[in-house]
Amino acid sequence: MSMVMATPSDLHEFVMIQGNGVKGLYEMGLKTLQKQFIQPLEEKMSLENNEVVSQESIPIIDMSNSNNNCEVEDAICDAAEKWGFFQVINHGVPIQVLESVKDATHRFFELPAEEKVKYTKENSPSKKVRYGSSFRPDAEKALEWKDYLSLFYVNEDEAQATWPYACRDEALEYMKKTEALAKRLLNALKKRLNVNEMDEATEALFMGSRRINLNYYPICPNPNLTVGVGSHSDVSTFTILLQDKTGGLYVRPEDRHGWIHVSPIHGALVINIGDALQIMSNGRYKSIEHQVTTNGSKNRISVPIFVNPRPSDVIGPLPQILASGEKPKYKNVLYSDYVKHFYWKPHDGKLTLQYAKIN
Ligand SMILES: O=C(O)CCC(=O)C(=O)O
Ligand SMILES: [Fe+2]
Repeated sequence: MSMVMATPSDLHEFVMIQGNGVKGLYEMGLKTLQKQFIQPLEEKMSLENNEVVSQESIPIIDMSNSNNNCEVEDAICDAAEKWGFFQVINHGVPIQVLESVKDATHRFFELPAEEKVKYTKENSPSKKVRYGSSFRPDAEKALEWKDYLSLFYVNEDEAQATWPYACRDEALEYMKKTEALAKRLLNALKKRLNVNEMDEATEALFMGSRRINLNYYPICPNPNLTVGVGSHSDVSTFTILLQDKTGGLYVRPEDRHGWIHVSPIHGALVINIGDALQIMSNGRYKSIEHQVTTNGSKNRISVPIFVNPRPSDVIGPLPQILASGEKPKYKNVLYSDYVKHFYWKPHDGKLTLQYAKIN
């Protein structure tokens, strides 16, 4: 086997071009990690280096309709301001929908490489459907131990026509059934943005496009040497994330010391603020650094929905906020340029935001 993977280009051929993914490496019975995956000490899990794992937990918000909606909204705003990362329970998305999309994720990644390879950058019938491994394989110092399928949602018909059959209906259903939750979150968050009326144009600016990713993190032979996803903040307005029970997602709110584990809660969804909302809120709500560790004994999946502005939107601090005379901390940027900037470099904490910062 070491013969097969003798050089970086062999590895690239096997993982990316043939579509075996990192999962394919694991299935070959790899006993030690190839050096391409070994993160430099300063990058790799600062968890082990200088920073502690905190015993704290991110807020858990019960969104039951029986609870006072005003209190729920305040709890959402507080969590978004103070933490940027929280979990919601009784959120209205049926558990069956969550279970189905998790099953569908396994089903997709368990397809033979010949099937998955149809969706790589080189082969995919649509730019909006992409199967791959790592994040920026050609630019990273070290590869990430993760396979993904990324689905940009345009409309139902296009999704029906282009998304892989193995997960199409379930991913679409999950996306549809989280829409009301996304609106409810936005309606709560608007309270502290001086946005009184959520008209169609304003709503589209916050959530005019969506992307769903199916993430697969195979068992890793040397989990301490690499990462599933390197530290980054999302470029979304906010992200709705479903994770399985494995664990491994860590977050680091800015004013806190150390990384906090996002403990899996059955039936819960994880919500995190992204860069677009940090920019539009002029820093009131902050996107938060997070990373995913690898696991030596279990596969892990997660299914984030990135709730985004449309690529063609210009985003900047909202006029409603600046009306009070507050100085803008960010420039207006074309959202697609912002996203391009994110993908142009490897994961690097919150550095993408520098692109929009006024110095
Ligand atoms: O797998 C996870 O829990 C998080 C993944 C993530 O951060 C991302 O896809 O942006
Ligand atoms: Fe993320």
